[in-house]
Amino acid sequence: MAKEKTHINVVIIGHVDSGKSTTTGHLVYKCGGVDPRKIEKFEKTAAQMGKSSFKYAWVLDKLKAERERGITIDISLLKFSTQRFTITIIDAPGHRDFIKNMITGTSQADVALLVVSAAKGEFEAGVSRSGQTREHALLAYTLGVKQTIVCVNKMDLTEPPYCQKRYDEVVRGVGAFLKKIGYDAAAVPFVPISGWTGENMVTPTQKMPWFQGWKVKRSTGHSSGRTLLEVLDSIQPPVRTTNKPLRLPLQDVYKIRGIGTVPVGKIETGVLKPGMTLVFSPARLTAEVKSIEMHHQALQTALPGHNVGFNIKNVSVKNLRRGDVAGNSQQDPPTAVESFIAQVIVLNHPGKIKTGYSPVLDCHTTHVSCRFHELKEKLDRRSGQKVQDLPPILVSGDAATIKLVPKKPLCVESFFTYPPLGRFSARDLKQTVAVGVIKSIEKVSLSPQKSEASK
Ligand SMILES: Nc1nc2c(ncn2[C@@H]2O[C@H](COP(=O)(O)OP(=O)(O)OP(=O)(O)O)[C@@H](O)[C@H]2O)c(=O)[nH]1
Repeated sequence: MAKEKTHINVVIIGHVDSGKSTTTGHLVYKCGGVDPRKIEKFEKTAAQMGKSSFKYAWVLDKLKAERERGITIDISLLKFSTQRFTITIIDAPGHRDFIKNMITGTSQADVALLVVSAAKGEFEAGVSRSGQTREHALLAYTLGVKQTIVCVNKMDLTEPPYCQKRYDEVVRGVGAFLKKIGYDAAAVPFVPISGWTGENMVTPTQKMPWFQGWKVKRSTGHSSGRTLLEVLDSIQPPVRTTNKPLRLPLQDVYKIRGIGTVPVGKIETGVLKPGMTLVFSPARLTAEVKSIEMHHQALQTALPGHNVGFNIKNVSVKNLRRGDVAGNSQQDPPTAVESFIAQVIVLNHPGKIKTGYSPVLDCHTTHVSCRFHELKEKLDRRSGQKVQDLPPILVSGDAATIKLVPKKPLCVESFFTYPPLGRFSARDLKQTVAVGVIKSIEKVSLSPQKSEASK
C-alpha cells in the first residue's frame, strides 16, 4: 500500500478579480481533481452565457453549491494530489462578508497562495491603500500561515504578453511589502502564470524562457520549482502537534439529511476519534462523536491538519456555530475566557487608542468584539522590552501589553499552549488595525452543560 501522502491545506488569497477562482479551478482540473465532464458542462453553459472565461472559476462555485445542498459532510471543496502531497484547497470566500470568510479560511491554512494580477493597472490597484493584496498578506502572516507562494497571474495580459520587465516589477513591489510585514522574502517563491491559458501551471512554458524557476530557502536546504505545481510540491511539510490535547475550531455546522448534526473544521492540535466525548466551548455542550469523514472517506483517526466533518449525538445544529472550539472532555477541555493578556501591535489606526476601545477580534474561526480593558505597558516594537507603564494612549506603530475582555462568550488559548488559537487580528473602520499574540488567559469557572439528551 502506497505510503499516505502528507495532507496540506492551501488557502487562495488576493485582490478582487486577481484570478483566484480561475487559477484554482484550472489547477485542480489539470491535476485531475475535477471530472472532465463537469468542465465540458461548465464550458458549454459559460459559452451560452457569453462568459466562457468563467469556466474554470465555476469549478469552485458549483462545488460550493453542491456542498450547500448538504450532499457532503466535509468542507474541503477541492482536493488534488501532487507528487508529495494531498492538497485541500480551503473554501475560497465569495464576495459577501469577504474578509471574515477570508480570515476564517486563512486561519485553517498551512500555505497561502497569494494571487497578484500582472495586468496593466490591476497590480497597482491591488497594492493601493484600498487594495486587498497587502491586507490579505498581512492577515495570512498574523494568523500564522507559515508559508506563502506568490502567483504573478494574467501574464498573457502584460504589454507585451509574458513580459519579464513587468514580472520583475511585480516581484519587487510585492517582495517589498512582504518583507515589511515580516516574511523572510528569500523563503517566498514567485511564479509567473496565466490562470486562464494555463501557461506555467503544471508544465514549463515556452512563452517565458526568461523564467528558469525560483530557488527557495528551506530548513532542509534549498529547493526550487519552475511551474506552480513544482513550487507547491517544494513546500515544507508543516509540523503537526499530535502530542497536545485536541483543539478543533468549528468552521461551520451542517444538518445532513439521514445523518444529523455535522460540525466541520480543521484539527489544529491533538487527534479526533469516533467514540470520543467532546466539549464544545463557549457553547458549553458535550457530545459523543459517532463518525468522522474527510474527502468523503470515513476516518478512524483524524490528525492535525485534517479538514473533517464529524457527526455528533444529541446536539441540535442550532446550538453550535462557527467559532465554537471542540476538545476532548478527558484532556484539558476548552473553556470560555473571562479575559486575556496579549501583546498587541497597532498597525494603521487613524486615531488614538485608549482604554475601552473595542475592535472585532478575528482568532481561529471566531469573530468577537473585545474591549481593551487595560493598557498595561508600552513595549519597544523590536525588542519587546517595556518602555512605559500604563500608557494613556496608543497610536499606529506602538506595541503594548493589553488586558482584553470579550463582549460575547469566547474561547481562545495562550499562544504558547495552543499556537493556532493564540494569535489574532483586530478589525475596525473596515480595516485591520492591530495584530496580537495571547500571553495568558483567565478561564471562565463554569462546568460545561450536559448535552440536551442528558438534561
Ligand atoms: N486573460 C486572463 N484573464 C484572467 C486570468 N485569470 C483570471 N482572468 C479573468 O479575470 C476575471 C476574474 O477572474 P476570477 O478568477 O473570477 O478572479 P477572482 O480573484 O476569483 O475574483 P473574486 O472572487 O471576485 O475576487 C475573469 O474574467 C477571469 O476570466 C488570466 O490569467 N488571464
